[in-house]
Amino acid sequence: MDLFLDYTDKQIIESNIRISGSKSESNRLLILQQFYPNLRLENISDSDDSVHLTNALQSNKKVINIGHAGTAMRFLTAFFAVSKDKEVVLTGSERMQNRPIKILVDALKMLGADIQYVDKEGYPPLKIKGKEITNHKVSINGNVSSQYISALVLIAPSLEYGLEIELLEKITSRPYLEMTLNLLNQLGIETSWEKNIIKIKPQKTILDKTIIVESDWSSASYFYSLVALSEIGKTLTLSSYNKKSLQGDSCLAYIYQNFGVVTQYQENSITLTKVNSANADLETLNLINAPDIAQTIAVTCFGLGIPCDLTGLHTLKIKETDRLVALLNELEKFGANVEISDRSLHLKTSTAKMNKNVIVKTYNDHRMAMAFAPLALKIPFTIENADVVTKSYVRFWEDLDYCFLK
Ligand SMILES: O=C(O)C1=C[C@@H](OP(=O)(O)O)[C@@H](O)[C@H](O)C1
Ligand SMILES: C=C(OP(=O)(O)O)C(=O)O
Repeated sequence: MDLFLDYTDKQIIESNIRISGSKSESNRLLILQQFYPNLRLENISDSDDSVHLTNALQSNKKVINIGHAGTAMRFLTAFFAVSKDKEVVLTGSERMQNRPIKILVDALKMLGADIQYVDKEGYPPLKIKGKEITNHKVSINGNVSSQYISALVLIAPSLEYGLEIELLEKITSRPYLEMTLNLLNQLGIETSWEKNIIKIKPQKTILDKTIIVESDWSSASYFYSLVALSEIGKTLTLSSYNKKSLQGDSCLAYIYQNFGVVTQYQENSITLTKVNSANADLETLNLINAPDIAQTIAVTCFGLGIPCDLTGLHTLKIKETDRLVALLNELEKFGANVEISDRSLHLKTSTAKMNKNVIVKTYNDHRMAMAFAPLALKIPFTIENADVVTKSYVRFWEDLDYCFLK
């Protein structure tokens, strides 16, 4: 479905948007629930990725396809490796078959797991024969994807002797790893992280526990952008969010102050208000801890006509698409002046008018569609394959429309 967007003669009205639960928290908790069935979950994500994971966990099929869902691929690789008497081929979309997984597979093999590559060495599909794992020490490179480490952490308390993980290199996307450890702690599982060593104690059962998943902060980013591109005084409320979040992308509240947006925290919601114009002298933003909001920020800056220098982006090349190249291609269509390296994006100010009749390609990447959408406040354009958004945010287009409804 291609979608023509034009909000140039519209204004956002004060509305309250309820966003579904965090995809990252949900996918961790769904795995943990397999080990601890008395864990109850509320506000779980209804994203395609979480549905893929739920279906995979309930499946008796020999071949399990998790589509584009990166965390599902990584977490299930570890989960099936310790699922005794189970043998599966775990695969995904064509893109997933080109997203590297060797670092995780090597670590699991170091622990004694039985995993083979079906086609290309280092990439899904994987043939996994579940078995009991008793080794309890492993080292892993942390600078390619934190998801590999989270995958090990999630199975760790189910292992007889727990797990000691030595982290090599600089950790990328660190808040996601902290989130994983924090969720274990909420279940009463003991963990420690000192210098480059993570330790997780074994634990067979937990006390009855209900966790209410906070709504997804990466999804909130598109509304931050919408408010940033609106007139002063415009406001939107999003729920359910907390000031103390497990999600690293909650740094949006801080970052978007640069774009004139202030965040007020209520008990269960946040209100975003455009209070002043953007800071045109934005310093370099290092997004190594929050890679998923890079696209949103780049498009916001372009819409505001301010330059930006985004760094710490080396993981963007192995996400749903090469997001750096995708951003360059699509921003340039509007007339932006963009430079990328393999880890950064530099947007130069352009006072030139934005080009009309652009068709934004989405490259099977939900965040390309959602990051560009708020730009329709400035210029009409078309988004190709707009339904890609369901990977993380099923109701995105309805919720966006709702912001303009009278
Ligand atoms: O653990 C998680 O839930 C995630 C970790 C991040 O990936 P990397 O660690 O690969 O950067 C992030 O980009 C992804 O959307 C979700
Ligand atoms: C990178 C993402 O997801 P994943 O790696 O889980 O596919 C994302 O949602 O932006």
